[in-house]
Amino acid sequence: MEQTRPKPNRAPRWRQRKAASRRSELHGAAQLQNAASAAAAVAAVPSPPSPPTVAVPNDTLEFSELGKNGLIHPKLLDTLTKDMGFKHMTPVQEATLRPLLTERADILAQAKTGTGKTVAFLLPAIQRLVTQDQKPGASVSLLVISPTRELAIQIADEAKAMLKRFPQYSVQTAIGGTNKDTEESRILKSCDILVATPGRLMDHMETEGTLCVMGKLQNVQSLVLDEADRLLDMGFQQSIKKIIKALPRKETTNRQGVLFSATVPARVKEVAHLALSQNYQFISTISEGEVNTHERVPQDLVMVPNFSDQAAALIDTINHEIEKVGRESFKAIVFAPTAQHVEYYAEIVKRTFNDTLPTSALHSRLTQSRRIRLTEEFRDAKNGLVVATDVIARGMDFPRVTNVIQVGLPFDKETYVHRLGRTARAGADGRGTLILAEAESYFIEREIGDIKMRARDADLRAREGIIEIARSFTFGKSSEEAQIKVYQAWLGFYKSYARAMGWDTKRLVKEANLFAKLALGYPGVPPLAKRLVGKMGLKGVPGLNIESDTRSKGE
Ligand SMILES: Nc1ncnc2c1ncn2[C@@H]1O[C@H](COP(=O)(O)OP(=O)(O)OP(=O)(O)O)[C@@H](O)[C@H]1O
Repeated sequence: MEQTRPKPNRAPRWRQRKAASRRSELHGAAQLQNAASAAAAVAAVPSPPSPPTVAVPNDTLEFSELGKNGLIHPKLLDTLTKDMGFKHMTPVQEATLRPLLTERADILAQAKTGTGKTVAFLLPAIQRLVTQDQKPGASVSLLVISPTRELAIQIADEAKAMLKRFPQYSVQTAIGGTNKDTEESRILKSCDILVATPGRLMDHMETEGTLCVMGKLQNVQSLVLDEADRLLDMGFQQSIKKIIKALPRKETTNRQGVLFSATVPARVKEVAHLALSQNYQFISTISEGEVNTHERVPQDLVMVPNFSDQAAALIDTINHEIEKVGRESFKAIVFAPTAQHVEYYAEIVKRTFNDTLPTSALHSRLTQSRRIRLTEEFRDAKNGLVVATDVIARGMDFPRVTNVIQVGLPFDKETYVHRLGRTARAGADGRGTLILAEAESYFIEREIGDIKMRARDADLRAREGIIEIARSFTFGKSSEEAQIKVYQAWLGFYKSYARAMGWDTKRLVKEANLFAKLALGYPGVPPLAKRLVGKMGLKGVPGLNIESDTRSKGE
């Protein structure tokens, strides 16, 4: 069994108050009839962090009801109530647990971010595992597919916590960025629950022979697609299809299928049949007409004239938010479009705040071990800031995040909502800020026009200091190389949005060069390798500094 990370006190004790209530780096390459009442929102007053109880509406059923009816094993009930400190079910748990446990229904479930979907899908599958007549470790009973490695690890940790009183069962992960052979031998040795990312699972499936991971997947009783809409996005859809096709037929194993997400766009319903039976139930704890964003999460919109003003607006936003929550409690996630943007903003924040604000950069270009370490550090941190791409936009449960700040265009509305969902989780308070350049303003009207945002003007005086920092970047082999990489990443990212912003390629290059000068302090036009010019479809566009050598390696 993989080493279990000790579970941090995941949420403080909260005072409950009911109120009426109502989701890439990955994108760079690409939401149930209501059985319970709509989710109740709760405001929170933080106090000491243990025991780990979380505000959930107190008009939902208690987990003990499931125990009384013999629907869950007494040891599982003890784990939930005594070890994890849960008493009442969250609305999505109340709505889905009974059909999942009693009818073994196939379910497509939608509930707001941070409302306990993980326990909702793990509990029925674990109940099945611990009551089935099968040698522990012999074959995978629950297969969970997750869009990101970080989320897969988090789900596996939650499953391990739920199996605390059943040490004979093992939970394994199949994720990229780790040694495949070691991973395979761990799974082959003993695995009851496998949490996998689609790409790595496909890799394992392609390994021939009886002693392969596929051999362990011949008796899967429960299949869960978490963050289903993300998984079924371009790129992953084909993998998911192949994975499901490689499993024994659903009818022969009576496998239960569950799809969960905070956002369920039409395309998910179109492909739900891949994993679910024809007569699956659609359960939503978001009432009709509700906006799937925490209405109670105040969201600011900071619009700046130019792209080169965004970093200064970020610094101003951090200062503004620290003033509201206090430096000791300020714990924020800043989302940025590309890995290079992440490095850029992280260094600016670090140096502007002279390391008084613990800051890290998280994106998929880091080694997996570093990604895991940074994720765990941020989960346990009392305060600080992580600048990240969408690798942590979905599902990640970092306790006490007070702020989510998004700089630049989110991929779409779902991305905006899922990113925002990293704060105000399980009844806590939180705030959101979106920082856009005027050219990006179309996003507001076209994508998130129904979300209430408060416009705030930012003080952009930090600009000068930012240029100085950019001239002496430390994240590349040289500051010049770092500047060039950020420029190239900027160009590559905004190339995809040029049409939406009403730009032709000439204007795109002009704006990129302006960004290089005013945001990066680069003297002149940064070079762009010939092959990248072709790749970006910018051949013949005036204003580029094309170089034929291999000095600049692009995004
Ligand atoms: N019944 C419960 N009572 C109290 N806390 C709970 C309960 N169920 C889950 N939690 C806690 O609530 C937090 C959020 O849960 P979880 O991460 O499963 O949310 P989610 O709905 O999957 O969010 P996202 O949409 O972001 O993926 C976790 O810390 C979890 O341990």
